[in-house]
Amino acid sequence: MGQPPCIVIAGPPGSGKSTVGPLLAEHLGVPFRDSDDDIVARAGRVIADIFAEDGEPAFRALEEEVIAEALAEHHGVLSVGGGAVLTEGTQKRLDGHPVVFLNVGFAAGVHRVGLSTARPLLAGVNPRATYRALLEARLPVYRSIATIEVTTDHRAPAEIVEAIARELALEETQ
Ligand SMILES: Nc1ncnc2c1ncn2[C@@H]1O[C@H](COP(=O)(O)OP(=O)(O)O)[C@@H](O)[C@H]1O
Ligand SMILES: O=C(O)C1=C[C@@H](OP(=O)(O)O)[C@@H](O)[C@H](O)C1
Ligand SMILES: [Mg+2]
Repeated sequence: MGQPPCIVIAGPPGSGKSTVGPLLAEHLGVPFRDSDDDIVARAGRVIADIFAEDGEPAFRALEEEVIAEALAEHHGVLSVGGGAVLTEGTQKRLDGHPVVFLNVGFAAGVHRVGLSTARPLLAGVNPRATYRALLEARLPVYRSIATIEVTTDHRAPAEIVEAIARELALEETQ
């Protein structure tokens, strides 16, 4: 039997991908990776600097590259950045992988992303309006690539892990 496919965690900023991903990996006893960490390690710069110095298209190209590599060689849980699943190349590569969409509503999401400048897309003049537009525009994309959708509002990370593990087990029996 071959190695199990990498389990991908997708969803908007603030949905908890980088928080829930490592906990899910621990629960399943498999390794964890985060595409944003891989990008930072490869570029030797934080994400805000890559956006500011090279622009978003360069960031997206690097993102697609590190995700392609992870999907090919990583047999565990992979959390990806919120915008990672927007490119056609990554969407195609996700085929055959369990993809978990962590959903979050506007109020909880805005609260979680806070006023941090670590997410350059939300560092503009009206981050709340930008966040609302981002949720609306991306919702159909997340739904189209996901095999599992889990609501995260009013749920602690440990409960979300339980919910994902249950859905993954169900998926395996289908
Ligand atoms: N289920 C949750 N309930 C409350 N706060 C959460 C939850 N999941 C994540 N957080 C918090 O929200 C913030 C963003 O989480 P993070 O994992 O970085 O999200 P993402 O990687 O999806 O952008 C962090 O401060 C994290 O501690
Ligand atoms: O939504 C996006 O386009 C982005 C989300 C961020 O990751 P998180 O979703 O983990 O915050 C990070 O990849 C970058 O700032 C761009
Ligand atoms: Mg993250």
